[in-house]
Amino acid sequence: MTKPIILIVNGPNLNLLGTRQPELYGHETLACVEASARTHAASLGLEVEFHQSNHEGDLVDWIQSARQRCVGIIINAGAYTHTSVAILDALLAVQVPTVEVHMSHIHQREEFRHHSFVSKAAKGMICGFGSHGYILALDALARLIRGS
Ligand SMILES: O=C1C[C@@](O)(C(=O)O)C[C@@H](O)[C@@H]1O
Repeated sequence: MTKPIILIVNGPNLNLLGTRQPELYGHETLACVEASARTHAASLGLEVEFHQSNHEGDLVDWIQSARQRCVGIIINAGAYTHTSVAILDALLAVQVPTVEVHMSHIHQREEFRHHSFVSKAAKGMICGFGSHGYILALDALARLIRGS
């Protein structure tokens, strides 16, 4: 039997996890984050579709593809979080329950990182817990889905 799908979308520079500013983002690679997310999702009876791109339009396309196909979205839009009306509009259009994730604590960082367009469409936001944020987001979505 096919399991309900959670789309996990990662934005620019997250392909560099593991080597990129490890004091902020830790030493784990994106492949490790993906593997942990898949394992945890399976324990919740969910399947993960995991993507990363440095290009805004790719993120928009993946979000659009989730409509009537995925039961939830987890998104770390990277720097597009703070700039992209297109990603916000895509999330508003598909109406799929969404949890926003940031590895770092964006509210303790530069002022320009405090505003998130993604937050306007998300059920909630998890930041500051490093890669564990993806696991927390899966738990939050699993609970939301079961409740609905
Ligand atoms: O690329 C990123 C990563 C980030 O989304 C995070 O996961 O902490 C925070 C963003 O401000 C930044 O541009």
